[in-house]
Amino acid sequence: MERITVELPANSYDICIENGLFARMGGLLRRQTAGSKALVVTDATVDVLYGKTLVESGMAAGLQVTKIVIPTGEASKSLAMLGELYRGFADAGLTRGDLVIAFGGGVVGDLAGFAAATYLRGIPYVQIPTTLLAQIDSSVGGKTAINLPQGKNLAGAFYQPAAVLIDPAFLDSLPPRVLRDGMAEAVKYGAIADRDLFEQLAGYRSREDFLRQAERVIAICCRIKRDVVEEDEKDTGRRMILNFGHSIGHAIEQVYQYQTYTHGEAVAMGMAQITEHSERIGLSRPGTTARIQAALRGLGLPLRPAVWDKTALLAAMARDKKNTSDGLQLVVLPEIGRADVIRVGLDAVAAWL
Ligand SMILES: NC(=O)c1ccc[n+]([C@@H]2O[C@H](COP(=O)([O-])OP(=O)(O)OC[C@H]3O[C@@H](n4cnc5c(N)ncnc54)[C@H](O)[C@@H]3O)[C@@H](O)[C@H]2O)c1
Ligand SMILES: O=C(O)C(=O)C[C@@H](O)[C@H](O)[C@H](O)COP(=O)(O)O
Ligand SMILES: [Zn+2]
Repeated sequence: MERITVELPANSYDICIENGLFARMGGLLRRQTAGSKALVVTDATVDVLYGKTLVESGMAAGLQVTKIVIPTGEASKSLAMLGELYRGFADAGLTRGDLVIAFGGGVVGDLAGFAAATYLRGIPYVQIPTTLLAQIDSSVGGKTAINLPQGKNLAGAFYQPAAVLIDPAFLDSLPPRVLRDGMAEAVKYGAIADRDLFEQLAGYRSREDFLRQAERVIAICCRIKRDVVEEDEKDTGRRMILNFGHSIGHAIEQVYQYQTYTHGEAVAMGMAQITEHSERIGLSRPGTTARIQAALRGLGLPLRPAVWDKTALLAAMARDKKNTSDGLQLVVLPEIGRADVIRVGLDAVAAWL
């Protein structure tokens, strides 16, 4: 088993990565809590595939396990669904000594993590991520959130999990589009911090090609994220590089009402568009855009939304969490493998868009 420790002032935790880990999940969970109860939050799709096995495994390890199943999809990252979780936590009689288990993709992780952060002012939770995106990104680092009608991830908390338990074998059942979403965030890691990883990802041409290497790629990405989060847990500086492609990406998701494009697709378009702009104004080495766009295209990811609604995109970007009173902060690549954060006034962004 690969064990990557995230060391933070208030609480440190392990990311455990191993093919086949799911088979002994109950025992691993039992070690995470001195309490008697564990409540699994999952979505309808993951529940059908793996829900029963997880509950039985937890029970066999001596935990009293209950489960809340939320509808599949981004719409579940809502205030209404958060309320449903609070109700379920109360009905289950959870105490601060018990355990919440976020079992699914980034939607489940962000929502269940935020509920765990706030119910009783904080219950320990474990992430068992089942999508590539969740295994390399959303389960690590403690960003939890729901969307508001006004924008993406606008209500949330920094709340670190007690552990992240990753079985790459979950990826075998992922639909191609969901696997591609994870590839977009993997390309992000390569683009901001690891040129070799970027080139390796750009070279994958088949699903099998990638899945054979998945365990290693997941570990590389988790180590990059660990290093960044240890340096800047609360996103006041260096951590913003993990937002490469997200200022525009989140705006695209919102403008299309989370229906047309997934998070991974929107981030891919965000990376493609910001790099085109930064190269044009001399902030990225010539050829960076061509390289980024070729890699994304090769993986089947989009480069630009069908309709570029400048006014709506600008309004959404104006609510980005990285903004200050001076304007927006955007992440750009001086070259592939390195990222900088630049400050840009709203007028300049309007002119660019
Ligand atoms: N907190 C963070 O740091 C962070 C980082 C990146 C993304 N995010 C958030 O994550 C969300 C996107 O996550 P996602 O891409 O995992 O989407 P998702 O959670 O919606 O999962 C995508 C789809 O895959 C299905 N699924 C999950 N595991 C499966 C499996 N093993 N086999 C078959 N199907 C499976 C789900 O049911 C769903 O239909 C967005 O809301 C995004 O904002 C958060
Ligand atoms: O962990 C981070 O920091 C990230 O920015 C990772 C992103 O991939 C992720 O989508 C995150 O949820 C975006 O955060 P936000 O602060 O822009 O909502
Ligand atoms: Zn993201």
